[in-house]
Amino acid sequence: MQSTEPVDTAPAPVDVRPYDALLLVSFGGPEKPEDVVPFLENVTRGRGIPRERLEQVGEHYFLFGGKSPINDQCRALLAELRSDLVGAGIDLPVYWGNRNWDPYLNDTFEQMAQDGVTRVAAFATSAYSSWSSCRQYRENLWDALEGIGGLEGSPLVVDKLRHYFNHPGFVEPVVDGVLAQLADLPEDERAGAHLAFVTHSIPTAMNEQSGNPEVDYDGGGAYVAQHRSVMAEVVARVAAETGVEHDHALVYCSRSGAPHIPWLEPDVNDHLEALKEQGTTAVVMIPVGFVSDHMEVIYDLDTEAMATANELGLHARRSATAGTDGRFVAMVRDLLTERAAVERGEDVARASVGSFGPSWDVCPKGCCANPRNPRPALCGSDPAPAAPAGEPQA
Ligand SMILES: CC1=C(CCC(=O)O)c2cc3nc(cc4[nH]c(cc5[nH]c(cc1n2)c(C)c5CCC(=O)O)c(CCC(=O)O)c4C)C(CCC(=O)O)=C3C
Ligand SMILES: [Fe+2]
Repeated sequence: MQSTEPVDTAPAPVDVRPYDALLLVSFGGPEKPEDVVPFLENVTRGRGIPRERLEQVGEHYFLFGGKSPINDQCRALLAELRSDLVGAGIDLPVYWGNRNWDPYLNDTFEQMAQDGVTRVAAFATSAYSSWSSCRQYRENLWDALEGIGGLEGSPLVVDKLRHYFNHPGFVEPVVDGVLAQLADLPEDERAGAHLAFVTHSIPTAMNEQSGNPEVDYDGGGAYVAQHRSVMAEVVARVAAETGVEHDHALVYCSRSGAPHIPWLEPDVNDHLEALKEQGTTAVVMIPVGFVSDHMEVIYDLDTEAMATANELGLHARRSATAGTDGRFVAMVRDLLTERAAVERGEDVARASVGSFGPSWDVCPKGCCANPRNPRPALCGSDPAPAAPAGEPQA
């Protein structure tokens, strides 16, 4: 019988060998008020964050009932990922593990081991290079694998999917979000609107160590350079739609740490003041450093920076994060099938936009090092440490 069905209702099976699982790796966040302090202790263990800052950040969570939005966002992404894979004819279990809260990566690794998973592709909810945004994830993957007695001759192999800050599936939803907020501004202020690209501040030293140490990222680090590249791409794409090349800047939120340690600046609130002084009347804040509406977005931007803008009399809007946009969900599948082909030794097209080209699959030697506290990490080219982690080296 001749079929008249559209082809996309019966997708051909897609080859994801050698993978038998996909793993969503995220930061984790508290679910209820009693979780807040232990969560903060998990995050900041050994990091020397001043007590005062921790109390402040605790208050941000309490303002939202002690519940971070991040876990529900992961659940929503998981549901979309699962149905996207099924829709594409890919029969692959999808696991979820967090670095700092339940479901902990350690427990997820136990489950994967029990289920007989042998090779898993890991997708992190963090798009850029740096110790905080990449290597720390890899260190925690190491810890989790070690926790199930893995590592040397391990039956479970973990591959972290490449950075996607410059993948069209991440950038396109950001562009649409900016266009939507520009359209929402008063018409006479639209063309003059400033685009403030906001990301998480990190210590300037962490930025300088970020990325491949063999590459000169304009004298700085990959973290800032990658953000600048995304910003340039978004500004150009917005200009192509609106005919206006908007004034723009990369600014930062969520500074932490001791006051004497330099972190990336300017802070978004100081930036808004500077905009006001230079006569700007409208601004779109673009949380380009975040893949969904994390606490940093709903507190630092929607609550604190919006209040600053209101006080200054600036018309401010905040554009959407990628979240569960269909293009972002499909990007995860694209990264998975791309890497699977690479691991099978096949040639494959790798999507990317802007100046950088597709990122590496395996982090280079010394990538995003944290010289003050070197720790073993999975999914990179650094030699495994001679002694087990934590034991003094001879
Ligand atoms: C670059 C970066 C990202 C983006 C990449 C990525 O997404 O990974 C990110 C994400 C996140 N950070 C988060 C939460 C926190 N981060 C903290 C502390 C810190 N973050 C740092 C950097 C980053 N963080 C740094 C350099 C510190 C100082 C301590 C240290 O040097 O390690 C602290 C302690 C309090 C404080 O110090 O502010 C908290 C509670 C949450 C959950 C939010 C939610 O609940 O929705 C998310 C997604
Ligand atoms: Fe953070």
